[in-house]
Amino acid sequence: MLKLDIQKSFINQQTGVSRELYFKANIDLSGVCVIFGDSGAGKTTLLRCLIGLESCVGDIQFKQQIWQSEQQKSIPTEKRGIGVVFQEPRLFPHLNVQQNLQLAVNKASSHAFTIEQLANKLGFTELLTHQTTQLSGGQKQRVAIARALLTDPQLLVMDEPLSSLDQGSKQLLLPFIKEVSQKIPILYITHSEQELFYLSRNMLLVNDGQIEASGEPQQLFLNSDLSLIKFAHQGLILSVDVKSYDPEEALIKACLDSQNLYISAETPPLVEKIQVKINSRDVIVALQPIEESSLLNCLSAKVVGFDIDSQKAVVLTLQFETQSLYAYITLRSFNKLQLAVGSEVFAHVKTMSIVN
Ligand SMILES: Nc1ncnc2c1ncn2[C@@H]1O[C@H](COP(=O)(O)OP(=O)(O)OP(=O)(O)O)[C@@H](O)[C@H]1O
Repeated sequence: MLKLDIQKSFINQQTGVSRELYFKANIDLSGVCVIFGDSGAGKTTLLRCLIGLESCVGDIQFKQQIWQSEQQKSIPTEKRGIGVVFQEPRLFPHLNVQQNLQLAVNKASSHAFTIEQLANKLGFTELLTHQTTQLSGGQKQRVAIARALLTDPQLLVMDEPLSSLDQGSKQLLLPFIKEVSQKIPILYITHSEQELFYLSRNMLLVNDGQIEASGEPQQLFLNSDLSLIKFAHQGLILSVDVKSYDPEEALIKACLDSQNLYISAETPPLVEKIQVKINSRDVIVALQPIEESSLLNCLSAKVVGFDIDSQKAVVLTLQFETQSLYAYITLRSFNKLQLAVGSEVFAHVKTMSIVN
């Protein structure tokens, strides 16, 4: 468990206006805990305070270790046993890859990984003798992740580590990060919903300099009392079970709760449970199944809530057995169909994208 109760204030030098941030949470340290929130919400400040790179007032306790308290002087960053990966890799430009990594090995008292193991796993063995200035952004970030792990951390902290990387690097690194999280707890900042849902069952929602909520991402995305709702209303990620794959038609047949769902995919899925994102605007709502159309997916659902937005559009919350979906329709359609909480409808899904 990571317990924190800290305050940080910044004074804007130009305007003299102060900005107060206050973070209080008990964070479960199993797997990945994703820190999610709008730009400027305070995510990086929270991590920097935890690491000890930013001074703050209050208490921080990691497992049985007091990192900072009112009574006790703050433990310096290097004594906290934290591996850190930032958005930019921050490698030493005058050293080659092997030498950069060796510095981390020299600092660690024990070694859960070797340079060779990580280089092999992250696919940069042939780059060990290269200067870091010759590497691409994705290659540098793989080295930076290996470097953080070679310090033998008890906690890994990652601040948007994949945000500037190409899709190929993300596909290599995401499963690796998930695998690492089974051994080392990870705090992970991201703006990407895909990364959030792929990596974690546990998220901290940071809003306006505070921790607004914590818990299971799907639950938080459905909570209309949270600031996240503006974002969530654009679409939700659902978990589905893969039943089969038809290479002729490039279609996955999957199950959403007990209903069939067809998903276009060029290659067969590698896992039995996948997550798909369904944008609210790609859902067509009808009182009866639409026959003889190109729509492949027709799901029976119940309206369990609705919000009318400032543009006079309606976001319906549609409930299946255990999961929910948002559908964005016009107020005219809402009135025409005489929808209300409790209405039984058919949700026709035009397109969806696979998250993992
Ligand atoms: N050194 C600083 N001096 C003054 N204000 C700061 C400083 N660092 C951060 N802030 C302010 O603290 C608030 C939180 O910033 P922070 O970088 O933690 O947000 P964030 O959620 O990480 O944003 P982003 O997702 O854009 O990186 C912002 O209002 C920011 O302007």
